[in-house]
Amino acid sequence: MEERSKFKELPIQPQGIFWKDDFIDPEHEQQLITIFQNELEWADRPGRLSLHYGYTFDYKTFGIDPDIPHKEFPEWLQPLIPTTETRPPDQVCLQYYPPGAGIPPHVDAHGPYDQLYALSLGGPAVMQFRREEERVDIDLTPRSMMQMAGDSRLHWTHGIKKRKNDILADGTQRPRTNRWSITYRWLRDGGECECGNIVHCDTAQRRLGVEKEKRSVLALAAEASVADQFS
Ligand SMILES: O=C(O)CCC(=O)C(=O)O
Ligand SMILES: [Fe+2]
Repeated sequence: MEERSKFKELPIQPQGIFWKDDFIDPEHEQQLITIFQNELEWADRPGRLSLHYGYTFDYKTFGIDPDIPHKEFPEWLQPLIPTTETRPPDQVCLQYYPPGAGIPPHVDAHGPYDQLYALSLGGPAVMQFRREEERVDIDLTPRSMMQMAGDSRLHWTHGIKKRKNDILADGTQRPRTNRWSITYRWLRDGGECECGNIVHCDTAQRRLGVEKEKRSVLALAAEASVADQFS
């Protein structure tokens, strides 16, 4: 059992990023990359690619797809499951980022999901957290496990820029290389998100009567500071 105390909260804004270096060792990482590159079937298209285990992530509702049956975790995934929650995750997503791929700034939906973790493998990449005008870069180093809780989960967006080089804090450019991440999501079991953030919380937006289709538009609008009109 991975102890909760092995995760350390980063002493930064946003609050709520819990971090563990060396979740696995480099040999284990190499074995996984060999499996990812040789044994898994990836779509044949450029950009970020995803494979799903457990329930399947639904890109229309940002919850789980009720029409796709639960898939058991493959053997290689089992030792990579965080054991710091009371049960295994419901949705696991393996993503491949070739150099130049990214993920747009977003908040993982509050309505369907509660806890959220991400394991980084292969090349490092910089993730940017944003809240209004604030920007905080976090280097996602290989083999690190990150839990996004608290403000980092609910009130800041996170994303990875689509670029072939990251610019580090000291100004140096670091080329991106192949990166994989595994994200773990736990469905909310009972109760709703009560954070009340009308810009980023799909539950708060639903209660306000904002139509489903307009909810992500509201988050985009916030970046342009026009969310006030909904408050
Ligand atoms: O690739 C990562 O580390 C994070 C991906 C992410 O934010 C997501 O899948 O929601
Ligand atoms: Fe995310």
